[in-house]
Amino acid sequence: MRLDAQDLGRRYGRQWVFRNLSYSFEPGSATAILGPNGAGKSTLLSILAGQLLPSEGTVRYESALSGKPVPVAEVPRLLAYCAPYLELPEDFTLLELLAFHTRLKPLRPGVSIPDLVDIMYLHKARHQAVRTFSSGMKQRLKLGLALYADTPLLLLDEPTTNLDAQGAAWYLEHVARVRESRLLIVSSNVPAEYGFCEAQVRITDFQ
Ligand SMILES: Nc1ncnc2c1ncn2[C@@H]1O[C@H](COP(=O)(O)OP(=O)(O)OP(=O)(O)O)[C@@H](O)[C@H]1O
Repeated sequence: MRLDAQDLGRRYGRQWVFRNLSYSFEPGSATAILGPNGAGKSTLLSILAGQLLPSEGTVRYESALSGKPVPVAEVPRLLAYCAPYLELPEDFTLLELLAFHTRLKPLRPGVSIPDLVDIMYLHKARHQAVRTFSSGMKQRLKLGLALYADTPLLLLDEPTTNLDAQGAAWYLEHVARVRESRLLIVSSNVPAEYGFCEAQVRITDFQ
């Protein structure tokens, strides 16, 4: 997947969050979106995900395989997105949620639901309702679902939110395992969670 942002701007009321943001996200690349609290990182990620309309400018998606444009209606199927404001259906047990979710968004080839439970080290909680999970367990679940989804586009908003040191190391290990040949965008202001990204976009350059 290639993603091309052209002259993007977003405002709420009269207040512009950013303007004139143009950037090409190349297939297989990892890019960090950087900026302090309130700079507009989540707003930009939501626009790139096709979930929020820009106030001006365009986002174009292109298949890396065929070189053909991808209609925005196709993007949800090709996208894995992990963000603090995206909620899980918490009344499900872990195994129920994984069965439901993977029907809509299959896992990478060779990874089964039991494999993913082990990867997320949530085996003991497999019959537990997700609403009873700790915040770190929920974050490992959200990340596990995104990292191990079989999608060419992976967007991670503040990925180590609520993770302890072991969880943060787990995130780095698994993002390294799954990022090959995907377009990865990480929004962050924590250097440890985007250190592997070879490119950076500073939102404050567009304000
Ligand atoms: N729905 C909304 N209505 C009005 N203003 C909004 C809305 N969503 C975001 N904003 C404003 O847009 C600006 C950017 O918010 P955003 O959440 O994108 O920043 P961020 O860089 O992700 O912040 P953080 O690091 O704190 O998560 C903020 O000033 C915020 O108040």
